[in-house]
Amino acid sequence: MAAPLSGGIPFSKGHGTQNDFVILPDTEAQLSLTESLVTALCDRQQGIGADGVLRVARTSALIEAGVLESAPDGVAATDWFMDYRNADGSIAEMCGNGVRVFAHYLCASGLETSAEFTVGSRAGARPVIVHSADAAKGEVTVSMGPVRTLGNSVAEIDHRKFSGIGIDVGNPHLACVVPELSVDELRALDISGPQYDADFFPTGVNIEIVTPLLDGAVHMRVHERGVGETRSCGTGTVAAAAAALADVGQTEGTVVVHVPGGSVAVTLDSTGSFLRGPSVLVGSGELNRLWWENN
Ligand SMILES: N[C@@H](CCC[C@H](N)C(=O)O)C(=O)O
Repeated sequence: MAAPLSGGIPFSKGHGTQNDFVILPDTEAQLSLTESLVTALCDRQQGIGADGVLRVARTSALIEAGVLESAPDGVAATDWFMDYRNADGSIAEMCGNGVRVFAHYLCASGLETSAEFTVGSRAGARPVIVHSADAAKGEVTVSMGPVRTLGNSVAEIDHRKFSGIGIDVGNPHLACVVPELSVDELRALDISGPQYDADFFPTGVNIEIVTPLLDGAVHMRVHERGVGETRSCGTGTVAAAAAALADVGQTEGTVVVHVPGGSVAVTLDSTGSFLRGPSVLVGSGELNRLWWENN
């Protein structure tokens, strides 16, 4: 039998409604996570393949390693911190599906023993409730914080103009609820190369195309900043729910958001926003240390 490779860098792979991540347990923040490494890891031919990377570390360790300047608002030095990177190596403030997978991973791996704790992100503290977490499946609610509307803007997609609401959920979104858009029409759109107003969104934007609210539910597709089209975006579902509610003159309520990779429930109330949905841990392994060093 072939001898197993050893001494590698441990990783896991997981997804939340098929928004997939390479998870790097690095509690003491010792890994040097460069842009080129993240790109290589996320590459579906040359690497593991994912929409993003979730480094699992303590906030204090990331500060000590110089990855964070200080703890973001509401985040304690002892909190777990989701150091999130997009597939193109860029850093984003928040990832809603990522927080669910991150919390599931912590519980399933035994790193966290409580079912309610706070996950730090660059957008601030994100308290979670882990409803269930076995080795493969989890169900998590994330307190997603305030939803700030930024005004109206327009995107051009598939030779059509889409009006939407700029929404800040810690990261920037343009959520476009399209009157009378059917699920089949949504499915047929080519959302690969959206144009947006770079003066309105100077740091880029995630763009959601959304069907109008019907029986408490919407369908959504998303083009993510730093990734491209993904099969789900948690922060995007919160923006989509807020825009769909605004479209019918409401600011609060629960909306089921169907995305190509599954469904989640988003609740908006006077205290903030909440995202409930599944998480899947696919497997774990070791990255070849030489491969890491060469990237
Ligand atoms: N998939 C994420 C969002 C990840 C960050 C985004 N691409 C950005 O650059 O803002 C989610 O589930 O929220």
